[in-house]
Amino acid sequence: MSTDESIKNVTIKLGDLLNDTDGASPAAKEPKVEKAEKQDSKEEATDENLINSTHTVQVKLADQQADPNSPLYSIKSFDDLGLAPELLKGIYNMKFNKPSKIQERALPLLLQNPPRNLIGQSQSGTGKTAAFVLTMLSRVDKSIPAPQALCLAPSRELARQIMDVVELMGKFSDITTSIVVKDSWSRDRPITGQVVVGTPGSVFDVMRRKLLPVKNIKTFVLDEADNMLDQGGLGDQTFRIQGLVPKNAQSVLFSATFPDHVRRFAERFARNANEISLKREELSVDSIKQFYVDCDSEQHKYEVLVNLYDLLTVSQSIIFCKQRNTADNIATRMTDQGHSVVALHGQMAPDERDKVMDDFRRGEFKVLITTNVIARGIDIMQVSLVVNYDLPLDKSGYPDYEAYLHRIGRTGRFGRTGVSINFVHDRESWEKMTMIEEHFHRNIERIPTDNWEEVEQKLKKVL
Ligand SMILES: Nc1ncnc2c1ncn2[C@@H]1O[C@H](COP(=O)(O)OP(=O)(O)OP(=O)(O)O)[C@@H](O)[C@H]1O
Repeated sequence: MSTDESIKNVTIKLGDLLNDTDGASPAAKEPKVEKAEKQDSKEEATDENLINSTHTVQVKLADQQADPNSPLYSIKSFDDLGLAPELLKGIYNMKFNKPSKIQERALPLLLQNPPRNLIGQSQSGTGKTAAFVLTMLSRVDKSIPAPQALCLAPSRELARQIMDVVELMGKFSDITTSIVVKDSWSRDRPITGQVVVGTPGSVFDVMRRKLLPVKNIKTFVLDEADNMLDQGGLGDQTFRIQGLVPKNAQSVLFSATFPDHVRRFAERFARNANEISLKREELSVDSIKQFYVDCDSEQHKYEVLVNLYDLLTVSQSIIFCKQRNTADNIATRMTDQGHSVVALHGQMAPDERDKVMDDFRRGEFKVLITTNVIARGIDIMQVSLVVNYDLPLDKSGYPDYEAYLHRIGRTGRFGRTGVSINFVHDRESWEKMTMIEEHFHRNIERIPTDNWEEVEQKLKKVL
């Protein structure tokens, strides 16, 4: 038998994942909010708003998890997925009631014995993390006090976030963990955690120095796998790490995107893998409403941005720029104008990055201005708006479709509604945006810059 024949043992096309939002207009929920606004006491109104909106989110989520067309749909419960009781306790403690489609489909494939590799794809914010974290935790032999599961992620922010999920889900499992990112380890201290999460550069470094014993590693996960296998630097390091991990370790690759040229690497990396894949037109999440604003010039973009923020009362938002100094620049100007913003990019010191991220997660700032460094994986439920101040482009100047999808995917997570706004300012940027529209078969609706009342109405309706 040729190896090609055996490659795709199980290929599940999630062909029915398109999320139909037509029937569930968020505007239908508006009267509840209006009622709350009429309360005499502002404090009471805020409380009621909060209760209403939490309730609305729960009802909406339950509806979506019962809708076969939603990526969050599942017929099973977590109890049916063969997980250990202490992991179920961890899951329910996190208030997860039902698995999403990717969790329901991937977990049985991931937990089968003998273990098989998996390449898993599902839209942003649909719960891929829990699928691979539960796999890592399930496969740890507690009697061996050494690394047994290794997960790599492209940024320190994402590695830290995954570690938080490992710790929450493993809360009742008595499993040890180690994070391996820049400045988190020292030359005289071996890495002993049974589950290790890190970034490729640091993990390769500790392996090279023989600080991370590899012989017991049996689960090897790449989150944002297409990114980890594609980018020159990350790709090289990831392949080198694979060369040091035992050959029979189970390779698990997850991402919302697997462009064709990377899928080939993925299939080489995870041989004979089960595959769960999506078609291109299924990739974008319909609960993220996509808009664009037509600006007159690069300078005008800043004015429009400030107008937008003067007008909008969104819970939290992320602004993506192409360059670090644009991010810093906008952050300084907006701060001077009284907005609650903070910048984050790769030129900052590791502890500074951690602080910014932690502060933003706690809600101490409303706006995070950043570059592609945190375009992927970052999960903050309160983020309801993403602004592409500069459209994401690849090295040749073409739209970076994957980066676009990951960026807008920082909102609209797990059934929430979100808005993305793209800034275009000349013919070229307009053409690139049109290419993005065509690529994903999704309409990006124009919002005017000369009628802010109309903008307010439009956005209010969605948010
Ligand atoms: N079964 C579930 N029930 C309720 N909430 C869930 C469930 N699974 C995951 N979540 C929540 O959904 C959010 C999104 O999950 P996660 O970050 O794993 O998405 P993702 O698919 O990895 O997205 P991305 O492609 O952007 O990395 C998280 O806040 C997570 O806690």
